[in-house]
Amino acid sequence: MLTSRSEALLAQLDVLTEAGHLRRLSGTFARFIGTLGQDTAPLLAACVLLAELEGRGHSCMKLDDLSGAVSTQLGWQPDLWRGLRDSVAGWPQDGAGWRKLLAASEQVWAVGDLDFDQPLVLDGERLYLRRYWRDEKLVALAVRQRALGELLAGDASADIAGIRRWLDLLFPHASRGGGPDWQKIACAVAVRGKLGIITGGPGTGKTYTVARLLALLFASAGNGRDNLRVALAAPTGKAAARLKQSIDTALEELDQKVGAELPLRELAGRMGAARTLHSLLGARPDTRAFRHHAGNQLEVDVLIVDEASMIHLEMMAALLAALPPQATLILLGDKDQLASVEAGAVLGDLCFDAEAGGYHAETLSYVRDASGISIPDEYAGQAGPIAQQTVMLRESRRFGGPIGALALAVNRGDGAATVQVLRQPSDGKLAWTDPALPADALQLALAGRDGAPGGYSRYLQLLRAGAPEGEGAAYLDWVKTLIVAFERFRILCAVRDGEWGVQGLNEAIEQRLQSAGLLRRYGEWYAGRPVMVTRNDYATGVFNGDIGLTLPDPLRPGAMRVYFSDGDAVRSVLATRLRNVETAFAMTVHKSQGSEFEHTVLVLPRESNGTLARELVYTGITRAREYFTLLTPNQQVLLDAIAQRTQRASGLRALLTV
Ligand SMILES: Nc1ncnc2c1ncn2[C@@H]1O[C@H](COP(=O)(O)OP(=O)(O)OP(=O)(O)O)[C@@H](O)[C@H]1O
Repeated sequence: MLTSRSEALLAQLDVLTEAGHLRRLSGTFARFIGTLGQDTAPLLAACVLLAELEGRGHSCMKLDDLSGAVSTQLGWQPDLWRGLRDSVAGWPQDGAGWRKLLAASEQVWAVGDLDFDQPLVLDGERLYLRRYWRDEKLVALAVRQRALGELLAGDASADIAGIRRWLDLLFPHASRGGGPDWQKIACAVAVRGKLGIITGGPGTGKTYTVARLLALLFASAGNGRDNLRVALAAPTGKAAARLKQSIDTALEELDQKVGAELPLRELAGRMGAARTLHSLLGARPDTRAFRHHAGNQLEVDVLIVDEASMIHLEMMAALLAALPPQATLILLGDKDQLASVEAGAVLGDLCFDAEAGGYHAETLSYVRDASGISIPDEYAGQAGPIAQQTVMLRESRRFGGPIGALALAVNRGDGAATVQVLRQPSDGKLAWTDPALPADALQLALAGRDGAPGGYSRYLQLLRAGAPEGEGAAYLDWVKTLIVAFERFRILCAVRDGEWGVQGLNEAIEQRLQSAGLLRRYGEWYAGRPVMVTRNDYATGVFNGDIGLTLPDPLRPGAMRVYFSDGDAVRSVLATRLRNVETAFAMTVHKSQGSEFEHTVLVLPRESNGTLARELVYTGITRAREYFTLLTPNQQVLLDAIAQRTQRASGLRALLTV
């Protein structure tokens, strides 16, 4: 039964929902909790805030944050927060007060008390929705077991000398900068146990390293190498295709060096395609449960997962449960990128000590024996078991120059240095328009800019030139050329709404391209319309984040198909069968993770908000392969974003360090 005070609070939450400050789901959840047992208005307030934070990527809520930090996490103005607080009689003064109140609620399980499967869990100073509490525990336990498991260093029969010989062969040159060769160290560390985490910015050689790690794993498997089952995966189809392509190239090159001793090409040939995590785990329509789980584990000996920063807590828990204990898990990713869209910041939590190292004496001694490298003293320390299996690559091969300098300045949170890099001459690699107008974005879309010409006109001109005669291979080759040309340029937005958001810009770009005669829009599905899938659709085989181009169906005059690149191939779906898509001339930085474009344009909005932070700007910049353009209608928004770090409430880090 809801009390009248609770009813009044729920009515107020409805008003906040209508005004766009809360998701409808958050209020519904609070109402549901209220109907389960005796309720109090503070309990319902805690529930609505917990649910709202979950929607913004937090896996829990710290009770101390209910004194005000939650307001910042939600990006609320102070008066909004005060309004809610003042309307809830009995709002506890501090974290201890909240703990007492929540522990006494029938709907909350205080860990250590009798468990009645209550929907909320109170663990120390954190309040959870039960499934996130369970997932955090599962992830922490699984990665700790893997990191602490049978480590080669403690195994007297381990062939450390063999590892050393192979590592010297695979990494014959000293590192360029004169410091330790972190790539070689990463291989030594990863082969030591059942977990290896390799983090680093773009172009630091994560794929280069993992190709060598694969060779080392094949070599170390001795007679079992022919049966070693290796799987490659990534959170999105695009990232999976990129991983496979980079690994194939790296292995081919390596084969020329070590092929005589190790039939690398043949071994790699058995790896098969890289898959999305959904496909690897066996996602099924209409259920969150996967075909592979603890009771039906994956048949794999080595699993390499790229773009691990995009993996959310629930997915990581599912992956770890489905992975047999004897399999080796290698996670690759950039810890400084945006965390997953869904709740959790798993890679960030796992890599908390990566920068400092924090290596124990045993790790240092093992690395010395296995690789011949003495890790400098400054990286020695007493970090937890995960840190012992984690290596950060620190030198970028591809990402030097002005764009690299810009990414570094942003990552350091140094606003002055960021502005300085943006203002320096850069041979056209970098451009900054401030204050920018929406027309600047439209001009970039139409023709690019000095030093980086093209924009979307490249693929649109190919489109206008028309397809070759026929419907077979020649048509598909033309489609591939178009997709490649389209993928060279992209506009990334920080927000969805308004004239600087995805929706407003997409509409404006379509109009601009049409008035320039580059597009002919007729109805929803016009030739050249780029679309992004916004929901997994098993019936048509397209997944959230897939990007395709709409083009005429060569077999059915008048019909349109959407063509998606699929590794070296293309696949297509009849346009009218696609339900959840949006135009993709402009897309969010979040959705761009795992992709790179020759010329990337990042557009910031006019107003700061709670979600604009350093990681978003860094992720946007690092999507650029050759050219980067920044548009800021208000410079202060850039500086505010750089000064702010995304802090996701999570108990995982604490669980990993004990
Ligand atoms: N030790 C090395 N010696 C020579 N070339 C290297 C070395 N390490 C990396 N490279 C080259 O640098 C480039 C970037 O490496 P790689 O693609 O492996 O980086 P990455 O960290 O996986 O990048 P991304 O984050 O974009 O996926 C590649 O061309 C690679 O061949």
